[in-house]
Amino acid sequence: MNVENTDPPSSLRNVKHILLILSGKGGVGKSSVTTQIALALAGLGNKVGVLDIDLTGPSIPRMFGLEGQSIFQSNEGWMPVSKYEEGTGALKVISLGFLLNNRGSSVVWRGPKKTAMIKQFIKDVVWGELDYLLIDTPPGTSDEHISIAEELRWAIPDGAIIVTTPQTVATADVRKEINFCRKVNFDILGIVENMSGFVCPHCAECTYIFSNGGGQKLSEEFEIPYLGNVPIDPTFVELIENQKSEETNLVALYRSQSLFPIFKDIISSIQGQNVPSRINR
Ligand SMILES: Nc1ncnc2c1ncn2[C@@H]1O[C@H](COP(=O)(O)OP(=O)(O)OP(=O)(O)O)[C@@H](O)[C@H]1O
Ligand code: SF4
Repeated sequence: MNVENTDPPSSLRNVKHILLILSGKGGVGKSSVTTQIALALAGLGNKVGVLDIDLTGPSIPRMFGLEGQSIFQSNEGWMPVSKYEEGTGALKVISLGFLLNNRGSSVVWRGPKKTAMIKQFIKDVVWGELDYLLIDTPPGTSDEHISIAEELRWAIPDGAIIVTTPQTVATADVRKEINFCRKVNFDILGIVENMSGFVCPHCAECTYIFSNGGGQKLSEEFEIPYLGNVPIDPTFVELIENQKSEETNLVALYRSQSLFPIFKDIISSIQGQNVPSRINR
């Protein structure tokens, strides 16, 4: 008889919270939002892991200034790339980008190979103790999403954060993403509207280039919490472009920037939902 194993993977045994970051469409800033939630959480003293399962376009190593680094295999499993930042919580990162030899290269894999890779990322990474594991997913509802839903079935994540932009709020893609979460039993922690207005660097006036309020309306329509809106802020792009991986304390720099208070509020809204630690569930 084939008895199904219902234990969560041992690699996630000491991970208190698992959050998935999803978006219906590409380019809405899902990886940027993942990075900023991670930096803000680390800046608040949490131990944070980031798992990038965007296998065809892994951008997470670049966002943390970790391009060119590699993950290595110990007897226990894959060791994530660790970014120790003095005076802050720890940051550990896993991405297929660390396994590709050439910067900027990507893979063209069929479903079964992607599934096998995601299985390894969930089962074989030595995360150790983490307060939060953030999982950055590809856009849409692809093979990677189906695989992660399957792999996390018994790991019981806290839920998903859906990232949208004011223009994509009205599209079918966001609705598809919400329906996907409901089908695979991922709780939805809320919606973040990214690139919602541009804050003038001279006068701090916010101009809503693409309309606003769509994310809020969507959250009301689907009865999903609204976590907040993030303006277009060139300082975040500069931070990513100008960091030198060895010397820059990215978390400390991020803490001094205008987006930090916005992400602190987003984190408060998530924590306000009081999802118990997985370790006590
Ligand atoms: N709030 C923001 N302010 C300024 N630039 C932003 C903001 N959010 C995202 N960007 C920029 O937009 C571009 C796309 O962002 P990102 O790579 O995070 O999107 P994505 O949804 O993860 O894309 P993909 O579909 O490739 O997974 C990046 O160059 C990023 O720096
Ligand atoms: S006041 Fe208006 S025009 Fe002047 S810098 Fe600010 S947004 Fe731009």
